[in-house]
Amino acid sequence: MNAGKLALVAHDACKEKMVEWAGRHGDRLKKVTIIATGTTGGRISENFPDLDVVRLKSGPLGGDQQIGAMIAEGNLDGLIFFVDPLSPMPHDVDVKALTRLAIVYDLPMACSPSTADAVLDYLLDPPA
Ligand SMILES: O=C(CO)COP(=O)(O)O
Repeated sequence: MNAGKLALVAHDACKEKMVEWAGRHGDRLKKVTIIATGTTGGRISENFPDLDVVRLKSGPLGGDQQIGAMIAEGNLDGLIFFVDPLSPMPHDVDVKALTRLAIVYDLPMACSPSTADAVLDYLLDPPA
């Protein structure tokens, strides 16, 4: 059974946290289709070679916007986005646009490991 498409995105300061989070869920992540921005997806693939990861462009090169387009087209089921709140980003507008679209479309979104647990639970066992 495939429980839908889940996007994984992490800023550089948060990539280790994303790898740790994915490592805690291992087999459960095999039940979703993982979509990721370029560098985040690379880190997931190198650490967990048995997970299938669809890698988009890197965030600053349009990856955030690609994920935003998937949301707008109803083509994504959840977003886990570990945002670095302490560093200025050249693509800050893209980050804001992505989180804004997740809110507009009421897409389950998590920005921390504990809420990411909740989003994955929701995808694997949606409420009736
Ligand atoms: O910049 C990002 C999200 O805004 C993430 O992109 P990368 O996964 O390519 O580092």
